[in-house]
Amino acid sequence: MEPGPLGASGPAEPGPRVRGGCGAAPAAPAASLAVAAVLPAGGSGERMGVPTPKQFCPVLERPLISYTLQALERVCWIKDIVVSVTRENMEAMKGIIQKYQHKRISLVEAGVTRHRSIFNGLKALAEDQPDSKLSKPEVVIIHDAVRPFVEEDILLKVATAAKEHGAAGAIRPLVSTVISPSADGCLDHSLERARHRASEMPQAFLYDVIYAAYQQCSDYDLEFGTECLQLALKYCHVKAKLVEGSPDLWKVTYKRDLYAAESIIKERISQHICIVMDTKEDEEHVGHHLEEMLKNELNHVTVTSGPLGHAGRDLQQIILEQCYSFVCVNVMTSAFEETQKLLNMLKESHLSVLYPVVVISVHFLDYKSVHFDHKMENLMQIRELAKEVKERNILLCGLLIYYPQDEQKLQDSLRQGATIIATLIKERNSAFIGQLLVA
Ligand SMILES: Nc1ccn([C@@H]2O[C@H](COP(=O)(O)OP(=O)(O)OP(=O)(O)O)[C@@H](O)[C@H]2O)c(=O)n1
Ligand SMILES: O=C(CO)[C@H](O)[C@H](O)COP(=O)(O)O
Repeated sequence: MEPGPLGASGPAEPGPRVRGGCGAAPAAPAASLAVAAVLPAGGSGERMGVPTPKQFCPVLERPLISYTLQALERVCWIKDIVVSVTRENMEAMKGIIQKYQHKRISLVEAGVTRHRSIFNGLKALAEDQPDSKLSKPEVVIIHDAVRPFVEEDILLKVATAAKEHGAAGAIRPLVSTVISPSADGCLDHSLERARHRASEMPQAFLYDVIYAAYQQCSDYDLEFGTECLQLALKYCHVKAKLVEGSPDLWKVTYKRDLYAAESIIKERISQHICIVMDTKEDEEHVGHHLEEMLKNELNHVTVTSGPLGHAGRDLQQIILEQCYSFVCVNVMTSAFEETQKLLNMLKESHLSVLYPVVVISVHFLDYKSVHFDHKMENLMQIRELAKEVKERNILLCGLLIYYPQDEQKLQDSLRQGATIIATLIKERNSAFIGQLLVA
């Protein structure tokens, strides 16, 4: 069967990004260079050992492939992204594109091997495709759907090198030495590790080079080959330029890789915290003491603070800059007015479409002025509030900090509170949704 593009494409409105917008970091290649990408996503993920193909496995409740698409679509000079998906997963893939608002995506049917899936993607970009909205690119980037952390700078490096050399690919130093066993299971010889490299993705090619290579290659290549750069060398005599890649380019293969991917994402989205206070800036404000302690807990984390509406910089701006962690410090009021206002703004912003947003509503318990039972009665509303916003991927939990008159005891409570806040932000554990923790 000649697979054609099946024509799914995301809505125009872009979702939030972890870093930068389209083309925010490195300069785009010459405007005249037409670049497209092909993502093979038709594997079954046998080595992962779970029934769901790994590209559809959830990471922070979002399928892994959505992170890879996000990484590619934020690069505005990549005009089209063709994804090869098996027929049985086609509807699921369309659902992912719709739900996470991915753009510039076309779907083609995958083949039974990775090389065949890539070839199907390349065919969809060929000149002679009837009714196709795709056009033949000068350079095509090939990237595995299960390598979610590809950055714009490496995409730019391989695309630029492909334009000059015909082919280019990312490499990494070998972690282990490669050895060759003999038929009897003994060591035949070992390779000198320093002279070899691991071939990773992304790779890029002049479209005409890689398409010609796939057209000429043998069934054996299509069945057992694992290296596109090798096809370009063998069939088109093009020697690929090798480009040093980052450690995060590794391919999600085993179950533990999903945990590693989740940790990396959690770390990235916890780098900026916004503290919203319910009073104007005041050095003696208990919220500021809490902020100082939080900064001690979370090294290298940017903390922005201020009252809602004019939080030093406008909260809308902080949301636009993709801050996914909010601490709402309520000193003046005993209930959730301020937290509710913040939640409303977050709901309107659609910030939580791609990543879970953590909101910690902080309250203080001063036995002298408020009765414990009364305070608790008010605060138990958090359960209902949390339930409502959970549907929007906002993880709300509460923290009640004991506010004694004794200065030393107050410092201890604040320190404990800061530790709890830091843990909730770093872990993003949904078990704490709607819980009221006490420091
Ligand atoms: N017939 C296939 C086989 C693989 N792939 C894709 O090629 C990429 C890299 O392949 P690999 O890690 O080997 O994926 P799987 O084949 O799914 O994994 P396994 O070998 O463990 O079964 C993945 O995005 C995978 O979905 C594909 O598009 N079509
Ligand atoms: O790294 C790569 C290219 O060099 C490929 O991702 C890798 O070769 C895919 O192979 P497999 O499907 O056997 O895991």
